[in-house]
Amino acid sequence: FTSSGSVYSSIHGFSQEEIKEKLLAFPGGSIDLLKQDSGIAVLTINNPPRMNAFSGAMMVDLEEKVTQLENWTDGKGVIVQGAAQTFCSGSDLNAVRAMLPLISVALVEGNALGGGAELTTACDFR
Ligand SMILES: C[C@@H](C(=O)O)C(=O)SCCNC(=O)CCNC(=O)[C@H](O)C(C)(C)COP(=O)(O)OP(=O)(O)OC[C@H]1O[C@@H](n2cnc3c(N)ncnc32)[C@H](O)[C@@H]1OP(=O)(O)O
Repeated sequence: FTSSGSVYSSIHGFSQEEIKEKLLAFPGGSIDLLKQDSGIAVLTINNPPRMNAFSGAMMVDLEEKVTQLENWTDGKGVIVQGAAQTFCSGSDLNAVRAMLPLISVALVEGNALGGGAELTTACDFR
């Protein structure tokens, strides 16, 4: 997190705006947010032609929708779902191939629990 509270850090010296610009070079799909009167929101990962893979534009969209949810004072909960009977196939592999500065491998010996498990999933290979 940066001092402004953004999820975008200045990775590789890029500013938040530069990272957004790079992500927006990979369009397609959307993240749809429906805030219901009940206080329950529904967030839909919507990119059926690619099995709801996350394009760069969808990552930017997700950050905006999460900010909206954080500021929703009447909100109680959020359901995350995928459109068209599939949940999500991860990052759009076309964008991953184009943006990856290097390949990361989690060499997991012994336990990888909680945040440790999440760290392994943040790597390209385990
Ligand atoms: C962040 C990073 C990480 O690992 O940490 C990631 O998330 S890397 C991404 C990790 N995700 C993956 O490796 C999933 C790769 N996809 C698959 O294994 C498969 O597509 C399934 C999701 C199991 C669905 O198989 P199924 O035979 O039902 O359909 P299909 O393979 O014909 O897929 C339908 C269309 O969606 C596209 N498609 C599916 N997953 C995609 C993805 N992640 N990125 C870009 N396009 C994708 C296919 O290329 C195909 O496009 P066309 O119709 O044009 O041929």
